[in-house]
Amino acid sequence: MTSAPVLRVQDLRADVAGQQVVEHVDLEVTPTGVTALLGRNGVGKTSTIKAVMGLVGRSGTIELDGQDISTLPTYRIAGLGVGYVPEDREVFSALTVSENLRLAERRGSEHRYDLVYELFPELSERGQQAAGTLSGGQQQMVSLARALLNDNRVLLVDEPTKGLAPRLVTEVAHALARAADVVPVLLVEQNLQVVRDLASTVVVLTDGRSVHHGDASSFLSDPVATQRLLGVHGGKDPAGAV
Ligand SMILES: Nc1ncnc2c1ncn2[C@@H]1O[C@H](COP(=O)(O)OP(=O)(O)OP(=O)(O)O)[C@@H](O)[C@H]1O
Repeated sequence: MTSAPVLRVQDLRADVAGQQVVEHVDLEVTPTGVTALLGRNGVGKTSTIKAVMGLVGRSGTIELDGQDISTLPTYRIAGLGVGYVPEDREVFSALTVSENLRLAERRGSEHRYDLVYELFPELSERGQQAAGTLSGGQQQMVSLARALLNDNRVLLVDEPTKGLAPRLVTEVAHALARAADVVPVLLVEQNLQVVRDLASTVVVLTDGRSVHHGDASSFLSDPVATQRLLGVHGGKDPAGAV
């Protein structure tokens, strides 16, 4: 069994709105399970993910299964199997759930409707409903389902539980755990309980730089490190939120 990272990023720099918001990020996504990308608000987590997808100007090394993707346009990166679940979900409101899924089908990929409907039976029941009339949690499911539908090598998932009611947080976390059995996930997540439940490895950013990379449970059980890097006591925070 190989333990080579599926995604390897070195000395990543990225510009957003004319400012360098990612200054030096190194990270590796393990070939199985969930790698969490953590940090306080505004440290550059979303920009890091967008840089990997080629959605913002970037430099540095970005390798997918050892292949350099750092200069490829977004559609090529997606075509090579990098699935992206953006923070704001970006479902097509006027289209039905089924149409949203159909539009996500990538040519040349297997389409895993069985997996998607097993994970999210509600999406099958609501196939003919306009996506804009779904709740936030249901829209998140559509967004995740679109990425899971294709035979991706890795998923980049940005704050999937943000703004969701606790029951839906549990549901989305459960779906992510199942998804991570099929495809490795790089997860930006503020809810530390979700990170604790899902992630094997964490990468922590501060001011556009990666400053910690290591075992998730060791990091989260270190109150000094979590306080210094996230502003919370990871070990004991009752709400689990950063
Ligand atoms: N469109 C934009 N225009 C101007 N500044 C931006 C824009 N997008 C991001 N930034 C700035 O870039 C920096 C990094 O933002 P980014 O969203 O990557 O951080 P983040 O760690 O994901 O934050 P959060 O946890 O709040 O989502 C922040 O200072 C942010 O204000």
